[in-house]
Amino acid sequence: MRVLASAPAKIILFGEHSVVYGKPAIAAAIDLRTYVWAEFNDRGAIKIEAKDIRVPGLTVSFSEDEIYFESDYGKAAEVLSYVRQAIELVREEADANGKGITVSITSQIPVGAGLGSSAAVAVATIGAVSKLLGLELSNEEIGKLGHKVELLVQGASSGIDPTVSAIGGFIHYEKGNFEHLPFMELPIVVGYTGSSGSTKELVAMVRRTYEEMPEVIEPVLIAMGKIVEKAREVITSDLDDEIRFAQLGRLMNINHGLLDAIGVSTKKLSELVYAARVAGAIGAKITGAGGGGCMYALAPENQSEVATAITIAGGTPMITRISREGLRIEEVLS
Ligand SMILES: Nc1ncnc2c1ncn2[C@@H]1O[C@H](COP(=O)(O)OP(=O)(O)OP(=O)(O)O)[C@@H](O)[C@H]1O
Ligand SMILES: C[C@@](O)(CCO)CC(=O)[O-]
Ligand SMILES: [Mg+2]
Repeated sequence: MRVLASAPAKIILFGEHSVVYGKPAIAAAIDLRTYVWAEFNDRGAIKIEAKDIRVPGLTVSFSEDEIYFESDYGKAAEVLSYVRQAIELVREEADANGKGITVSITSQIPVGAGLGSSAAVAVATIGAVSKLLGLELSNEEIGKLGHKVELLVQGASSGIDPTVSAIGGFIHYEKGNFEHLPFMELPIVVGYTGSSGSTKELVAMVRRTYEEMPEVIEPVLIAMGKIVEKAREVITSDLDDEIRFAQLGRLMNINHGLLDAIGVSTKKLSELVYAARVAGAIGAKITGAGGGGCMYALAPENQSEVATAITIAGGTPMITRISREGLRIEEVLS
């Protein structure tokens, strides 16, 4: 038996980082996906084929007619830890410890770019392996297991990324609970800096600053939570789109300033944010953990001008759509 599952990327519209401290956040699944095939092997081992992952520490030696590869095994194992933990957790859940499982991954989601590649790979792996082992899990339960995987690998995670990847759509999330917001097409442009940031390291960096000076950082986190509540009010209001977008844009700009204040922006991210605003975006901010990765801009009237401005500033623009669907079982072959 072989099973193919897929799970989407996400953008965080408001509230990254503060959500780790129990404040609310708003996120949406987007139409880039990670695909995972799962099947049994008879070696009793976990085998992972990750075709899109570059392993650090690879040495290649060329001699007369041979090529030798050496890799840093520690780092390779670490890079694949989301997938490994996902498989181990499902095997445990199904009482199938020691069962040989091979997974093969292909992904459309840039890695370490703030678009939830870690959550998508964990959720798609849990989806495929649980189906293979005959476990009946709802997408919501799979999102919760995805949260466990992120906690095990990162040490800290709010759970918003695996939740939105598993259930899809547009959500408001707070302390493990989510609520779907009314579906709306968002006229946004995502701008990718081309560099990556590690969520585990960025979350740990914010934690260190918080512990050093809680009296300074706590009010910033509270303000981020207030931005989310205001944004939810605006999104669910019956105001005209023009007024709604103008208010959301202002809230995005404030949220970006606060993310910069806690140290998760980079020169390049802020350059893309300002380039988008100068080109007419009504709001622009980092999305995801930062430290590289992506920003997004709200541009109801001029998406293509904003995309061009992001390119000129050295970024890669992506025009994405919200994905209503989260985790999907694509194929089951007997
Ligand atoms: N296609 C993939 N195959 C295997 N592992 C992957 C894949 N995509 C992502 N990962 C794992 O996820 C890690 C990146 O996760 P990280 O949380 O740091 O960034 P992100 O999820 O892309 O962004 P964010 O968490 O800010 O949304 C990679 O180092 C790797 O361990
Ligand atoms: C930085 C963070 O808030 C979002 C990463 O997409 C981490 C988390 O919520 O687990
Ligand atoms: Mg992640």
